[in-house]
Amino acid sequence: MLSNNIEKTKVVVAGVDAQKYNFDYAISELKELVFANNMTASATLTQKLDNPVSGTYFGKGKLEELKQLCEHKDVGTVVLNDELTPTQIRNIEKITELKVIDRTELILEIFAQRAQTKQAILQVNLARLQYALPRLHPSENTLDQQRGGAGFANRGAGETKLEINRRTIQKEITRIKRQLEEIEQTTLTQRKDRQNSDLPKVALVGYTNAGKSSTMNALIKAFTKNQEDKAVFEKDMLFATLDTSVRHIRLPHHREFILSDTVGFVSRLPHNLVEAFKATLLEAKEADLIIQVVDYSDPNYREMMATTADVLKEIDADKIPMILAFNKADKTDTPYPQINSDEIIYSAIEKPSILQFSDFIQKQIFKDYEIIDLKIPATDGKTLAYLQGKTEIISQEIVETDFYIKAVINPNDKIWLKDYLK
Ligand SMILES: Nc1nc2c(ncn2[C@@H]2O[C@H](COP(=O)(O)OP(=O)(O)OP(=O)(O)O)[C@@H](O)[C@H]2O)c(=O)[nH]1
Ligand SMILES: [Mg+2]
Repeated sequence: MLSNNIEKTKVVVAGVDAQKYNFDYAISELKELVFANNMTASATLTQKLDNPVSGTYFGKGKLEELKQLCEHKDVGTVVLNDELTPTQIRNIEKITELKVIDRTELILEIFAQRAQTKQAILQVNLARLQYALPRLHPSENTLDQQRGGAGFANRGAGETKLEINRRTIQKEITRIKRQLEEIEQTTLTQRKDRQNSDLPKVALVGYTNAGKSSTMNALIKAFTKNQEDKAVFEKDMLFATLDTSVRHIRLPHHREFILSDTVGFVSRLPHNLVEAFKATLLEAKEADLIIQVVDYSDPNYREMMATTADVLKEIDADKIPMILAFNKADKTDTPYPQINSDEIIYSAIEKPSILQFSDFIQKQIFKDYEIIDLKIPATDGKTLAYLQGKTEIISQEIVETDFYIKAVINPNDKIWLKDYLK
C-alpha cells in the first residue's frame, strides 16, 4: 500500500480552555498537528475552567463525557491540547481506558518522523528521552529480582526496575549530548569561518509551512551560479525543515550575504525541543538581520507571528533587526509585490516578487553602505584590484597618475580606505 493511502488513526481532540490565549486557534492548530502525525480528528471536546484540574486535567463529569464520546465515535485515543503531568495522563488513562497523547508528545512524534540527518535524529531523541524520564511508569517500582540476589558486588543490586530504567535513560541522555557536541564542534569551525568572513548574515525564520525554504530556493535559483548551492527541501507539510541550511547569495554589484533557512515554529513549542535544537537555531541567533516569513494567506497569520515572537525571545534573538515578509500573496486579493517601510508583501513562487524581495532586503542589509569619492595612485594595484573586484564602482576616471573613483563602500572598508578619501 502506498504511504499516502495509509488509513489515518481516528482520535478525539480535547482541551481545557483557561482563557489564557486564543483557544479556537489553538485547537485548529492542534488538529493540523494531529493531521501531520497521520491521525485525523473525529470530534472535539472542550471544557472552560480557570485552571486544569491538578490530578485529572478535566473535571470528573467531563472525563465521563470524553469516555462516552470516544465509545460513540469508535475512537481509542485522545489528544490533549496541553503538556500534562505524568499523574494526569495516568489518571485519565485509568478512568477512560483511552490512550492519551499530550501536545508535547504529539509534536515530538512529528519531529521524530521528519528527522533525517544524524544531528536532527539525535536532537529529537534527546528531547524525547527528557520528556520520558519523569514519565516512567511507577508500576515498575518493584525490586529487580535478577540483579538483587547476586553474591558479588553488583552496582544494580537492590535497585528497583524504575531506578534502573531511569539510570539507563540518563546514561543515554549523556551519550547523546556528547555525540551532539562532537557534531557541533565540526560545524563550529564552518560557522567561525563565516563569522570572520565579514559578510552580513541573514536568517529566514517563522512559523512552519510559511514558505521559508521556498523563499531560500527562489533566491538560490535567481542569484547563485555554483553547483554546490543546492536547493533545500520544501514541501506542503508541517516541519519539512529540521536542519539549518546556509547559502552564499551574490546579488549584483558585489552585494553578497549569507542566508540561512531553519526549522519552523509552532505555538507553545516544547521547551525541551527548543533546548535540543539550540545548535540548529544558533544561525538565527547570530544573524545580523532576521527575515520573518509569514503565510499571509492564512487567516491565523497574526497568531503565527506572535508564536514566532515567543520563540525568538526564548532563543534570545528578539533584539536582532527584523523585517516582515508576507508570503503567498498570490493566494490573497492583496496587490503584490508591495513594500511598506520594513515590510514586503510577495509570493515566493513568482520571479517579479523575488526580484523585488532581493532589492528590498539588500536595501536593509546594506543600508550602512555609502557612496564615497576616492583618489588612488595608479601604482597601488592591490587597492585598485580590491575596489574593482569587490565593490560597486559608480564612476572611474584617470587623471595623470591617479584613479578618481566613486564607489559604494561598506563601513569596514571605509575605515581602512580613509587615507584615500578625497
Ligand atoms: N501559493 C503559494 N505557495 C507557496 C508560496 N511559498 C511557498 N508555498 C508553498 O508552501 C508550502 C510550504 O513551503 P516551505 O517553503 O516548505 O515552507 P517552510 O516555511 O520552509 O516550512 P517548514 O520547513 O515546515 O517550517 C510548499 O508547498 C510551497 O510550495 C507562495 O508564495 N505561494
Ligand atoms: Mg522549510
